[in-house]
Amino acid sequence: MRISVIGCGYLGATHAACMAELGFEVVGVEIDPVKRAGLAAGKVPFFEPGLQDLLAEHVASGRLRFTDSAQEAAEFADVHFVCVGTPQVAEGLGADVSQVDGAIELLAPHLTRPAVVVGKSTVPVGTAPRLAARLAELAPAGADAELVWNPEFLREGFAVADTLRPDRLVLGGATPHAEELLREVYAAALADGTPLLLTDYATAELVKSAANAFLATKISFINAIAEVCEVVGADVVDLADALGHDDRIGRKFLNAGIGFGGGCLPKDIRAFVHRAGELGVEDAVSFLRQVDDINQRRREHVVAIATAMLDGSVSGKRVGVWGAAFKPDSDDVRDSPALWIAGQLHLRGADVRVYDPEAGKTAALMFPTLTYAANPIDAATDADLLLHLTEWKEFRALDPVAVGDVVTRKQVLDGRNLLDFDAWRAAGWTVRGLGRR
Ligand SMILES: NC(=O)c1ccc[n+]([C@@H]2O[C@H](COP(=O)([O-])OP(=O)(O)OC[C@H]3O[C@@H](n4cnc5c(N)ncnc54)[C@H](O)[C@@H]3O)[C@@H](O)[C@H]2O)c1
Ligand SMILES: O=c1ccn([C@@H]2O[C@H](COP(=O)(O)OP(=O)(O)O[C@H]3O[C@H](CO)[C@@H](O)[C@H](O)[C@H]3O)[C@@H](O)[C@H]2O)c(=O)[nH]1
Repeated sequence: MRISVIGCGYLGATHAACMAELGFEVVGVEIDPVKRAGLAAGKVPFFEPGLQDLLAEHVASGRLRFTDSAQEAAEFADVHFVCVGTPQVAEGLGADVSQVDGAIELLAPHLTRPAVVVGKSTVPVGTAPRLAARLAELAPAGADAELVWNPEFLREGFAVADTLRPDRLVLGGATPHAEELLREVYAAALADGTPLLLTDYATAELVKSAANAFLATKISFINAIAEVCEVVGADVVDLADALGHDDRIGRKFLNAGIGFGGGCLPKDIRAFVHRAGELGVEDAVSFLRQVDDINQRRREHVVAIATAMLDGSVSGKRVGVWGAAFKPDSDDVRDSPALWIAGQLHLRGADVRVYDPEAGKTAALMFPTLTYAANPIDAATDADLLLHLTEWKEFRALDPVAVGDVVTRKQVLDGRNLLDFDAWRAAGWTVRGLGRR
């Protein structure tokens, strides 16, 4: 079976390389010429553990190649995965699905042989039936083209493992023929016991929106509790551990801190609320606005605590920042709380030095006026305050005594509640967490 992947960003590049790893011949379609040239040369244009080796191996073997031509993909493949972006249109608005529409418009007229088109992008509910109708309209007479909705649940930082061994597969609107082809594509995961759920378009689209809404809600829930903990001197980490022992709740996604960011959770909950509004059921999900607000408050809260730790004014103070990516093991800074906080302190007059093991370059593109350090010690040097904002393992391995030797004032604000508070305090540091004693 031959596969095409349309849109080779975080999702598509990973999917394409993983499909090649599974033994399929794959063509990736990417319209961004710089990205495409890099991919064609075997270079992943972003940081994702394990992906670089996989991509390079399969580009070198010829099993994976890249093009800008949807026609080439249409002529080559039996299954086409649509992995293009669905960014937020603008503040307060829903998802921009023009890339998804564009992908169908470019592919469909060239489908001269039976093909299954598989939507993986995250879309507002109701998009798939519209695309299916457009596909039927544009595909030449005789071409037997079907659309399946197969939302993707991979996490950045674990993208390869999540693609090769997903915890579930959801297929919306699959005919028996499309199901058979996709069972072949996902044979390895299915043999490993991955559950396959067959449903309609709307349910498949909604599973994705609901999953991200639930994850965002869980994080904002614990962050709201963290605010209460702070007022009464309770410890949110102990509290989350205790909650997590209840199997009905679970410990995952109960890490209080500076809140969620990235290219998915923030935009997806906003798009969901917006779509619910269009459908006349906004009230049903309006709590997600509060989830979003709680999340935004975290960032502002950190700026306020940092200001208090700097005696009421950040102006002219040196602040060392560890972390810029929205999460560790990624160089993605889309809607990154770490970079937002660093940026705010800078805009208020602080001399901010940021270090991130992988996201320095992407951060500098988005926020060029910040100063970027070459390593964590460089970022901490002469600091009046140190902020731990993205929980890379490398930061937790640093010796607080050695870091203490380079700063001006030994005070640290741990936005991820993950440093060893006892060890840092024993080294003479004033340590603040978020909702932690
Ligand atoms: N990033 C993730 O971890 C992740 C996980 C699950 C789902 N998703 C969803 O997957 C989709 C893609 O997300 P992403 O983070 O990879 O976005 P991205 O912006 O990194 O990648 C999208 C890519 O599609 C390309 N593209 C756009 N139109 C095209 C066309 N007509 N032909 C070929 N290429 C085209 C763009 O140039 C870009 O490289 C979104 O809907 C997102 O919500 C993302
Ligand atoms: O307890 C927690 C867990 C996560 N986060 C933050 O939440 C954000 C998102 O983290 P995560 O969900 O791990 O990363 P993503 O790669 O954005 O993955 C989410 O978004 C993807 C795109 O839709 C989905 O495919 C995934 O299933 C979903 O987890 C990051 O800023 C994390 O720092 C917390 O603050 N506390």
